[in-house]
Amino acid sequence: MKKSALVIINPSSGKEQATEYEEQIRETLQDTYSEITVKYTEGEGDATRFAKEAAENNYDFVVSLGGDGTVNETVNGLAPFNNPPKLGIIPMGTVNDLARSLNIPMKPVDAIKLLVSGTETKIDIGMANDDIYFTNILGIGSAAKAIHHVDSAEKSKIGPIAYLKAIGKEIMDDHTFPIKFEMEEDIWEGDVSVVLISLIDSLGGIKTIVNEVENGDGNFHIFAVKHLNLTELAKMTPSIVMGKLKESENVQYFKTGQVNITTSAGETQESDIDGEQGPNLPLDLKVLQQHITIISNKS
Ligand SMILES: Nc1ncnc2c1ncn2[C@@H]1O[C@H](COP(=O)(O)OP(=O)(O)OP(=O)(O)O)[C@@H](O)[C@H]1O
Repeated sequence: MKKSALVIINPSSGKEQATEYEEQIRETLQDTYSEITVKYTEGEGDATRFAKEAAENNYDFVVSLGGDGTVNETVNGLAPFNNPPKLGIIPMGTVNDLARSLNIPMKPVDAIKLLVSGTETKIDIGMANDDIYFTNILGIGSAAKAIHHVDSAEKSKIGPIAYLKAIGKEIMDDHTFPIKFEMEEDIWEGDVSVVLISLIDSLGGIKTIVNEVENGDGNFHIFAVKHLNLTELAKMTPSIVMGKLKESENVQYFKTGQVNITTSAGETQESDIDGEQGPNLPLDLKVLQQHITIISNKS
């Protein structure tokens, strides 16, 4: 049967090697896919548009070459469909959390080989307010806001440390805000400093922080950190290093497939979704369980 693949390339993440990778991808895919289309992004929204067109035209496979931003845009094009094309990732960013969580090689040549030799893994997709999709993490609070203001030149230079540096500034001012989580199983309200809602086990390029997350289990893993100051961070560090963040006394942990999140009237809280600015609270979040099939390196 005739199979078709669309390759989305963000040349700004792939640097000047983008055309070289295009050739390698074409060579790798040509035995399996009789029709291969390659499209280069020029700016925001292109990867979403290209992926959506591929889903509408019943493509079998979409490859996303870029950083987490390009992958997120590609997923936003695929996720509204019931049976979207399979997804392949060639990680080119500084963090590449989704690729890391799926053991996809960080070396582009190896990730390209995996496109035809990898395992099909169904991953959960987060849906915010019915029309925004994410694969990695949603953050709420000033520390989360600091993350999306991390300078991209700094990200390329010092990688995940750039994120830690940004959060470091927030530690000086342990600002808390009221929050309410309404879940099917539970309702919780309290004051928090930062909230991290994770779908995967890799955060800012570090895998240990959230090692209880099993992608595909249909759950958000919510870590509500009550205080983010130097003393609490020092106390939490062993739990962070051992991947036991949820056991810290300073953390309220929930596992749920659906949650409505609000703050008090008069409070404005921004969200950060997969490293980009998301909508302000209130947020209505749902997991689309095992909604997208990714070619991974997981057995
Ligand atoms: N041709 C282009 N030139 C410049 N920028 C582009 C181009 N095509 C897409 N973009 C922009 O690139 C961004 C995504 O970049 P990328 O995939 O490297 O994500 P990222 O979040 O910066 O990754 P990471 O944090 O992992 O480095 C989007 O904001 C998109 O608008």
